Amino acid sequence: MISLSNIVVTFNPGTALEKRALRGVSLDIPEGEFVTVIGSNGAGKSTLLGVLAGETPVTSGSVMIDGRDVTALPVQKRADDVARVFQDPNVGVCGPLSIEENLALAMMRGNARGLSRALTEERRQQFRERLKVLGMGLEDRLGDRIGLLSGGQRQALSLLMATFAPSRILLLDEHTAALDPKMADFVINLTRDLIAEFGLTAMMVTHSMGDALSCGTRTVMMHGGRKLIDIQGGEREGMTPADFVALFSKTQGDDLTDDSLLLA
Ligand SMILES: Nc1ncnc2c1ncn2[C@@H]1O[C@H](COP(=O)(O)OP(=O)(O)OP(=O)(O)O)[C@@H](O)[C@H]1O
Repeated sequence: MISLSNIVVTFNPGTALEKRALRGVSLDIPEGEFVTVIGSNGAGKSTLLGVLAGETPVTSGSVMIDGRDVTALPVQKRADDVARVFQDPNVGVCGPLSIEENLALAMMRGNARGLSRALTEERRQQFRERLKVLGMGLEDRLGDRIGLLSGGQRQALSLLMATFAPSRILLLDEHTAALDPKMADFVINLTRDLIAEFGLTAMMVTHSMGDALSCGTRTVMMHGGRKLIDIQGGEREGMTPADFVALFSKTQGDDLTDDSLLLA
């Protein structure tokens, strides 16, 4: 269970650049829940993920994971709890290394010492089996440098690597935004499959209202640093983007004018 209590994040406090990115956000996410997060530019979505990952320090409030207070734990110390996939396909993988070296590194939780020894034939066979699931032919390219792969292949690999980590929480920050529509669909489906297969607790930020409503078990809408909408179960089932826009207008008393959300 993840519990965010009354999270406030103020960047550059006390300066002319002061920005209150989160204004008291509380959210309880039971184990195995897959939350999609939507909202306009600057709504606080990435900041929320940063707080969960330990990258963004909170100004006030607390973050609990499975009953442990991790509010003060920095990103490296939360790596056992939290895996992340970013928008940029280059961030989750190490470009100069090969596919098998990247996979081994993920298995060794980023500790490169003993990397070559870790690449046993048994391990390679394991990697081939896992890669086969992607249906991209990467199982026959273990020695290829990551630099030779497409953006979609890198994201698929990043997702797979996230499942090697001991973490049970997966954070996805617009991880399909830089991909072409066909590859984005592929990666979204892979995301669904891996989260289900490994029973992960997940939070996925997206600008696609369609993906936000069709993926996962719950949808949260951030607006102006606050959690404006939080729907799940029967209320969410069968909801279309048009229904969601109507819910926004009812809740906010205003029309949704963000084109990027309406068109996605
Ligand atoms: N490190 C930072 N320093 C100062 N301001 C920041 C910082 N990070 C984010 N902000 C500001 O905080 C607000 C929330 O940003 P955040 O990135 O969380 O929004 P978002 O909902 O993810 O937006 P987008 O969809 O555009 O990525 C924005 O006004 C942003 O400019």
